[in-house]
Amino acid sequence: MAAEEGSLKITMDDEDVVAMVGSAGVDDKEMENGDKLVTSATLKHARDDENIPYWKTSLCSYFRSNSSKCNHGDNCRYAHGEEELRPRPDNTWDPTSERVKKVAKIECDDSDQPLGNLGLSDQTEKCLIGIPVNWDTDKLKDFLDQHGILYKIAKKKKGMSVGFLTFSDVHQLHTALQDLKGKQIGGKYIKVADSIPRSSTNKQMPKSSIECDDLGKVSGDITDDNAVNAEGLVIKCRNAREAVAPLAYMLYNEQLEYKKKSLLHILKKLTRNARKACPSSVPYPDWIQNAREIGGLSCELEGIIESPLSTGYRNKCEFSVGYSVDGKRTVGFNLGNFREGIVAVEEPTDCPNVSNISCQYALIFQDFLHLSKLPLWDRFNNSGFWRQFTVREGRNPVQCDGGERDDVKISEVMLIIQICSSGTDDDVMKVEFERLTSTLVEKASASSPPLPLSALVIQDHKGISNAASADCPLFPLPVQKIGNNSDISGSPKNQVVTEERIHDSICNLRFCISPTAFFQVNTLAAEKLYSLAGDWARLSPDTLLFDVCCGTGTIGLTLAHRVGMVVGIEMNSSAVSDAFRNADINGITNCKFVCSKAEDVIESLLKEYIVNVQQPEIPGSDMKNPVTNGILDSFGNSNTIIVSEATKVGNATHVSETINTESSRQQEVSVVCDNRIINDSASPSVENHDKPSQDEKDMEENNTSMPRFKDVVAIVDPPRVGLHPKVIKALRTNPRLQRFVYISCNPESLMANAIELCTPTVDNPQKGGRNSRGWTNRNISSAGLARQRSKSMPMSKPFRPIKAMGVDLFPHTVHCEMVMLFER
Ligand SMILES: C[S@@+](CC[C@H](N)C(=O)[O-])C[C@H]1O[C@@H](n2cnc3c(N)ncnc32)[C@H](O)[C@@H]1O
Repeated sequence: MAAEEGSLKITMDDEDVVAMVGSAGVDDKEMENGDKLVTSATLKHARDDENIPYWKTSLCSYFRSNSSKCNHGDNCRYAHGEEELRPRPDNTWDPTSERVKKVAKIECDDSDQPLGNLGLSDQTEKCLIGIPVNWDTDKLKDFLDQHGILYKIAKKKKGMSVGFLTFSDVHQLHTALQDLKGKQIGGKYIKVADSIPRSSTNKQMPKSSIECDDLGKVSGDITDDNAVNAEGLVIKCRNAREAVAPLAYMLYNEQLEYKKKSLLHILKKLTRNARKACPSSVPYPDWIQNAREIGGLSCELEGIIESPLSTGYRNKCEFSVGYSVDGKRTVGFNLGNFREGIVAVEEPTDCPNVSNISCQYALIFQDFLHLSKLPLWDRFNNSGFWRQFTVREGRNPVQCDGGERDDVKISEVMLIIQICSSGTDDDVMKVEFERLTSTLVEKASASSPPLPLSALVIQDHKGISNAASADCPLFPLPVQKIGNNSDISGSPKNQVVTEERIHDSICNLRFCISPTAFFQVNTLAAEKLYSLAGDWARLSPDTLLFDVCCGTGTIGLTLAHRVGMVVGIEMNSSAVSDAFRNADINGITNCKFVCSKAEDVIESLLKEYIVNVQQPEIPGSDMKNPVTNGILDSFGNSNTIIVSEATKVGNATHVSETINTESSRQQEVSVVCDNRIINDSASPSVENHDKPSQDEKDMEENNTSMPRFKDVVAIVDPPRVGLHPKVIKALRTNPRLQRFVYISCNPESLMANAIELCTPTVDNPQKGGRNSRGWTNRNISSAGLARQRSKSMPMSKPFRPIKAMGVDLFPHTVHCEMVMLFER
């Protein structure tokens, strides 16, 4: 249920104490930072500000379920018996009289951040309100006065005013909120929407590791509306199914409709924000002017492509390891958010997105843990041994024999067991790993049919959060190979092997996947995604394709046969190694991969390749294969740059291979790019955007003898956070790039990036511009930040959103991929 402008939704949470102390603008990362007093963003504020008189302690989840003390002992940070509002020293607040139970959030129409958060106590009916400091509190006061709402603005500090509103009863709160509906304060329309303690929408979702699609990093912007029942009451996830498949209660068609609405909402939001970002001295671009004709959308949404498989589609499941509500060692999914004190884990029963094989392995590992003497990871004390269990599956190429596509066979499985070796004796670990290996192998082969097992990898992670970095140490354990089908390595069955990778098939190509490399979790839906992106990119043999954030090379490699050449950019070195291998395995020779953060190299690479790139190697020629020449850096430093290229210059073959480290990056990139790097100081002007810029003329003059690709296209597929501003700037200011396709697993960040890509620039940027407001960066939304950034974008022709499409890679969850074509 996305909040409609002007609509009213009141959230009541009868289960959790919610102390709203003005949480707008809290950075999630702040909470992650080794913060052992795990609470909520609101509490973070409370600790920061000595003048806030209390903090909140939630009920221990174990206690809640069992009515007895948990096994965390005295170290448990959570309350046993009653949730508490603990007083700060020297305060006048009476903690025992306050229970804040009902909350709502007030939003301003042009901001994603709440204008204020309201929390209502169940005993005194006092309400707390947090107001961003730059907002005119006097106007709010006037408004509240008019409506007979009692309040007291208590504090104005650190970007936040904290106040207390007093209602005589719940009815008065409801009436006040109704009155707020659709009203203007300070020239801004306000809206009241669902809220739970966090103002940041991406913490409102039930978070579970199954949603970790990008190297374990999770965030989401679509409110988990399944957590809100028909009366608008927030309910907690009560089982694993609700935690990882919150839309499973809907028919699949209804899920698609729900996702379509979210995407339409994003397209409208883009129009609104881009309109505000437009400098007042230039007319609105056509696409904004025409938006009214299509219901305010920035472009048409062509539809949503459904997933070929809607059950058991996930090829990767990250299971939590912890205690069930009954106190049993369990491998499954967290029932809620750790920040809210929920640590109970439940078996993956009845989770339609989880595959059978993953469930079976989770159970096998769970049985193993029941007999293990080593402790499970304790997130309260940050100690323990067993942390997480990941199952990754690979399929054989799909047999198109007319049968159902879900008949595809899983031929390879990699199990990744995350541990923390700190404080555990090496010999003890050795014995435990031997027992682990033999248990997994025996039980997998005793299953009917036997479960494939190709690779078993230990990840030794000593950090606090479960999300390990890509360079976290990995140790493959030897396993006796089992499985129905021979794998790509051709290893005979029953042979003991030590594998570090598995293989999957996509668009009839084989892909090698390292433990930490990203691979789309829904392989069959990813095929649809890639071919849509290829179609929209209008590829041809004359196309030079940039695959930005290329992972294991899937997009570029699956489209390589349709283009002249592919240049992939990816920061995870294991994924880049995989990409080289994948080109090799599939005999593809027109792809090059660069291992670096895109923001560090994109500008140089665009200029370098657009000017200099040669027609690719003709199969059968004597040119060296870029893959076999590639320097493969397994598990190397993620900042390493690997460039391997084989190009023909005139009649000569030029092969360069470079490995760069962080410290030498810029210099070495220059070496790779040689003297062909173009000085980037001059930016094309808006007036000249249809004519070749000086840059372009220089390029042409310097390179007249070189054959070039007529067409340059990018397909970008960034992580949830979206593209780095430098990447946006590079795409926008390179005049040769006239179109690109954006694939996004987080439409909110796509929307924010699109604001910068599509807003006109002016020669002499104005400070402020239309509807500017003086948000500090701390409180600003991603859209607001993008609007600000767009003001300093160098003069360049803006892109236009042409069309958008949803691709449902994640049935039963609120997530959806969004694909958008931009042109200029
Ligand atoms: C959503 S995945 C897409 C991967 C690939 N296109 C695919 O479909 O399998 C995003 C990828 O971007 C990579 N990545 C994240 N931040 C990056 C950055 N700053 N520069 C380059 N790659 C990045 C991640 O390692 C991940 O492989």
